[in-house]
Amino acid sequence: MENSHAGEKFPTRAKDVSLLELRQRLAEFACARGWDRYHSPRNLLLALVGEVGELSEIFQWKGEVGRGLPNWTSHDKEHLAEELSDVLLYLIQLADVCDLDLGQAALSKIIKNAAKYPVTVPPSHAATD
Ligand SMILES: Nc1ccn([C@H]2C[C@H](O)[C@@H](COP(=O)(O)OP(=O)(O)OP(=O)(O)O)O2)c(=O)n1
Repeated sequence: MENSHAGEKFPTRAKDVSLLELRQRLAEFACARGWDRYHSPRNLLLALVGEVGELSEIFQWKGEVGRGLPNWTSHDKEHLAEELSDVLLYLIQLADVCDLDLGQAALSKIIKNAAKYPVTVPPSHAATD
């Protein structure tokens, strides 16, 4: 089943969305509008930071927010999803124009993080013999 959004066809619920698909769609979007010439690394970084600011505004002055966002309306959650998406989409484009494979880089970083912060057994779980 599909629905229409801004004249385009999107699956109602994608099974999985790859970084590659997002990167390709974003490149097509920018190219079709002649915007790729403005999508320099610096411009995309500034756009990304601007969207992080918009994301921050959602949480501003709210106090601590519980996991799962209890008491948030569906409108609030939809707004949050849009701002998170803007951040992701600019981040993907920034990595693209820097010729970086963001997925591979993130996987490598996770492995590096695990080596830097090894799992330690809490004293209460250690062998007692
Ligand atoms: N040169 C551009 C302009 C926009 N976008 C895309 C990436 C973002 O997902 C979204 C950003 O669009 P807006 O600048 O209109 O920002 P908002 O969607 O946040 O709108 P507003 O600032 O009015 O809340 O569009 C893009 O890729 N390249």
